Amino acid sequence: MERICIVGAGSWGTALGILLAKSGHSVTIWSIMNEEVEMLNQHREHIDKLPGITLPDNIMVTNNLEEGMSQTGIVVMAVPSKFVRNTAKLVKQYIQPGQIIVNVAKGLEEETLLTLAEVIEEEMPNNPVTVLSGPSHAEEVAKNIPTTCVVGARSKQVAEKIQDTFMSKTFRVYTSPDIRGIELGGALKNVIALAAGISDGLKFGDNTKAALMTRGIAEISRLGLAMGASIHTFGGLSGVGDLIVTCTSMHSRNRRAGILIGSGYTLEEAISEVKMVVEGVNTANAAYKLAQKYNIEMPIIEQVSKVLFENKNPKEAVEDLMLRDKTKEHKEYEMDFNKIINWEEE
Ligand SMILES: NC(=O)c1ccc[n+]([C@@H]2O[C@H](COP(=O)([O-])OP(=O)(O)OC[C@H]3O[C@@H](n4cnc5c(N)ncnc54)[C@H](O)[C@@H]3O)[C@@H](O)[C@H]2O)c1
Ligand SMILES: O=P(O)(O)OC[C@H](O)CO
Repeated sequence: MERICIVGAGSWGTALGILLAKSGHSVTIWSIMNEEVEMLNQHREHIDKLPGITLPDNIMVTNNLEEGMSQTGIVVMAVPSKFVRNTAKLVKQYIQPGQIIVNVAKGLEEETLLTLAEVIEEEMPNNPVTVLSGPSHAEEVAKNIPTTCVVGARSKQVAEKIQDTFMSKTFRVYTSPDIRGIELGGALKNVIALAAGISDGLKFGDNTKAALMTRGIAEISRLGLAMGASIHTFGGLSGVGDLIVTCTSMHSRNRRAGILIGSGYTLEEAISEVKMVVEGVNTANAAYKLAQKYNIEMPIIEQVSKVLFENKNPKEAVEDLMLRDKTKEHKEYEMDFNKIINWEEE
């Protein structure tokens, strides 16, 4: 059994703490927010974010990071993307050689456009940094609903250690060396989920959502390939798997924010109504900049950015997407299709 420190006591940090404690690991959850620590210790339940789910006895909750991290083998970073660098700077003060870091946040650093594991690696270059991602809403994981994820790591041995630690009869974990692909899929699907929510808010139908999801993963894969990830990762759990759950579930904070925006709320009103982090908002901005940097066409992400930050009418954004220049379905993989029939040779 492992000793594990979870850094961040939001819905995801708390749900993972519950999952790991139920498997018999000894878990400490740390939060920077004193009132959150007090609430968790007093009620043994995250009354705001996971109501009705009791913390097992082998979870300790603290606001003392040094105490929380001492003698642990694994440190799980579960804070929203905008707090990752500063939190990593705090963690760095107490990190010990050999402690494995698992990033479970999904986003990009807006200023640098780095993925979050890259940010953590910059701060703690001497510790193995891994990522755990996939279709996994906290509300379901905390209730032992069967869930699958993938862990990405540079070393197979480290990946397998994290796989063994998290695996349970309700949580199945796969391994992969494609850390960057896993992180890009997990971050960028949140922007597409905002679009899917906006479509639902506009009372469009299943056809529209399927179109956004399919063309969305095409955009994500294009950027991912340009950034050195494997195409296969985007067809996996952290790619299309997470895209499906986030675009279709009422648990999704991104989809819920999108529904509100599509029904006429402002961005600020939508964010404050959802109450938990809506990662797709910051990621939309970063993704749009990455698309420009790598010269990749990402029309859905571009339109979502315009709706969020330039007050563009969502209906107009949809019309602009529908009336883009006509094109082939997989024009970037034309060579593969030429093996079936080469139209140019007709
Ligand atoms: N909730 C999910 O189902 C889920 C699933 C997979 C991944 N994630 C990812 O995990 C990350 C956290 O999501 P969440 O849903 O737990 O968010 P949340 O909004 O529920 O929690 C935010 C938590 O961050 C901590 N925090 C707040 N301010 C802080 C600060 N200044 N510095 C450090 N920590 C601070 C607090 O513990 C707070 O409860 C996000 O990147 C999200 O995309 C969430
Ligand atoms: O609730 P969301 O939209 O932040 O998504 C949470 C997770 O990423 C789902 O896997």
